[in-house]
Amino acid sequence: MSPDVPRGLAGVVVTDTELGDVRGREGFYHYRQYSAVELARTRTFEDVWHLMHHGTLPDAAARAEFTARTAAVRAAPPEVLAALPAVARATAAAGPLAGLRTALSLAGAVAGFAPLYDLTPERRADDALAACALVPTLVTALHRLGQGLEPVAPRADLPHAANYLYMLTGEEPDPARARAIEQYLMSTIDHGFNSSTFTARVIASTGADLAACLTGAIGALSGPLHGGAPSRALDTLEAIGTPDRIDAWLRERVLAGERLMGFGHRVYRTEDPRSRLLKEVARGFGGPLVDFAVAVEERAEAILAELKPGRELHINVEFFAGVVMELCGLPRTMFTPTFAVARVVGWSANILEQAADSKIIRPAARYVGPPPPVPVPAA
Ligand SMILES: CC(=O)SCCNC(=O)CCNC(=O)[C@H](O)C(C)(C)COP(=O)(O)OP(=O)(O)OC[C@H]1O[C@@H](n2cnc3c(N)ncnc32)[C@H](O)[C@@H]1OP(=O)(O)O
Ligand SMILES: O=C([O-])CC(=O)C(=O)O
Repeated sequence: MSPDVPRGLAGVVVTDTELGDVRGREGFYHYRQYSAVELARTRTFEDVWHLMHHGTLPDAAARAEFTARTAAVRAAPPEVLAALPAVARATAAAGPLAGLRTALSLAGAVAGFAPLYDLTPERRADDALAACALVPTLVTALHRLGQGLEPVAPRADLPHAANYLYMLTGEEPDPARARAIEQYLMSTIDHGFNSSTFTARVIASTGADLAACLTGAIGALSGPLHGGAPSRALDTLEAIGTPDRIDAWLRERVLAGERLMGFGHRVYRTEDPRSRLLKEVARGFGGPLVDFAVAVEERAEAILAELKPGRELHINVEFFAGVVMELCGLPRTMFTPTFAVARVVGWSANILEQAADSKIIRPAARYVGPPPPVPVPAA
């Protein structure tokens, strides 16, 4: 018997949202009423954060006020800072994203995040702002501790993206790199009902606290089929090695039934619009890695069309996201944590929207095991 809905809930509309959407056939996505790519080209991370959490793009006064408010809550609470070395040690093999899951959960408890069910909309929004401001501090501290370095305290005078790079390296970033990372972050804040956002909303629908929702979302993001892909896309480029090996390498993998990381998408039937933007950003830096990535992209698209006809597989955000992050000097273990730095803003906007609706998300599964009730064997 087949389920009543498509596998993987493909195309199933499960709620209304004012936050944005993805149009797969047009290769277009938007945050509220604005093209997300246009926002990423023209605005700041704080502007888009304000748009997602408060519904409007800020004017100059609102921007200054919001930026100051976010910068004021970047520091990790002392209890969390004290625990981070142990978290970094325990998650050394799994990396900073696994560390973030633990540290954010702890930070929520320390900050006293109460169940969303019990909070006013204003208190929920305060918790959301605090969590979004804190995530870059936690992931950079975890990364540095993992490298045997001391965490770098946030600077309130730097914009969100520049401060993120500053906390990672301890040096004020080159403006071109800071802008490239800011554009990457803006372009990945939200993306319809992707798996991690859906996860966050399911947890929010139970009335659990914000840290619980975000911890679940981070878990969903970590998978290689979702946010875990960009470092693997870079690994692919490295494994291919030289232009003469591109075709044979890609063909062999696809024929063996493997997935090419950074290609294919549940919704897009075109090139991912974020890929176009990030390819442009990468080309702004130029160099052999970018040329090689462009060559691999072209061949991968052609080989997927030939070997997987009718599946309409194209490049997704992760491929050039990996290239841009590599060009900006981010270590590969920080690629998915950097995605989380962006997406926490989208997750929390979704959590706030979900928390305003009191209906618990609880679907059904068709039972297909042996017909019950079978008598329980004696122990
Ligand atoms: C931020 C993000 O989350 S973007 C996505 C990041 N993930 C990746 O880049 C991982 C690689 N891509 C994939 O695994 C998939 O394309 C997903 C998970 C993104 C989307 O999956 P779905 O929409 O469920 O597509 P599904 O898995 O049904 O694939 C359809 C067909 O295309 C094939 N296919 C899908 N993606 C790829 C790929 N990257 N390489 C090779 N074949 C692929 C599948 O094997 C399947 O082939 P079949 O019909 O012969 O069985
Ligand atoms: O929309 C999706 O399914 C995955 C994706 O691209 C994202 O979360 O950014």
